[in-house]
Amino acid sequence: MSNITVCARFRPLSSKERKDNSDSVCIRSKDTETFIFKDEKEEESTFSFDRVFYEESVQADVYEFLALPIVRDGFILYEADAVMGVNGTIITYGQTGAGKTYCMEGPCILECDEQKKGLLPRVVDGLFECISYADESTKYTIKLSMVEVYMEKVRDLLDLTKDNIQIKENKVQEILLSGVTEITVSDPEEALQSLSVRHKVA
Ligand SMILES: Nc1ncnc2c1ncn2[C@@H]1O[C@H](COP(=O)(O)OP(=O)(O)OP(=O)(O)O)[C@@H](O)[C@H]1O
Repeated sequence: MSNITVCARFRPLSSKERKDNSDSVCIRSKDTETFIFKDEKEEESTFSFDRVFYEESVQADVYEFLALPIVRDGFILYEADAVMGVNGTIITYGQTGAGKTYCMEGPCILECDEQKKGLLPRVVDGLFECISYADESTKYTIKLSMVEVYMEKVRDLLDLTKDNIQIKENKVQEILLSGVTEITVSDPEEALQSLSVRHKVA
């Protein structure tokens, strides 16, 4: 099985798009992995992904398929219960207004509608839930950093004076952001509070 999962998600038309009649839906579902796209010349092309989330899909579907395996892989236990954390990355890609922020955050990060909350708050809850099941003798530290990559430059969103963070690799081939701010968080609320601060500084 591949280490990379690629999905497509379609959002519903907005009320403005519906009202203006300016946009029409040009895809048709074939199944949960394949859709058919009809271009302006009415020619059809078929596209397949690991999973296609159609407009009726909900945030929990996306989390369970895409993010939950990554959260769990971070907590794989092996001999002597040492944690063999596997690094994970989730990337959203798409044109402006496609729904990237909605998928990642939902309508907001703090005190969000339970059904609409996005990947970020769900991953945070998932991580702390995994920890709560762990052996009591195991101690965890969770640290949070937040950066923006823009025009080839990495900027620390938790300390805007650090506007050119260097990406480095250490001897054990871990990728590091040199000097990036790390906040230690002890529960989901604290983590989400810190993540939402980014909106005030960015
Ligand atoms: N799956 C969805 N269900 C309902 N509404 C959605 C969905 N996806 C996106 N939207 C809505 O569509 C609008 C645009 O989405 P969003 O802001 O997430 O786009 P974006 O890709 O982050 O855009 P930009 O690149 O401009 O920041 C928002 O009003 C959002 O609430």
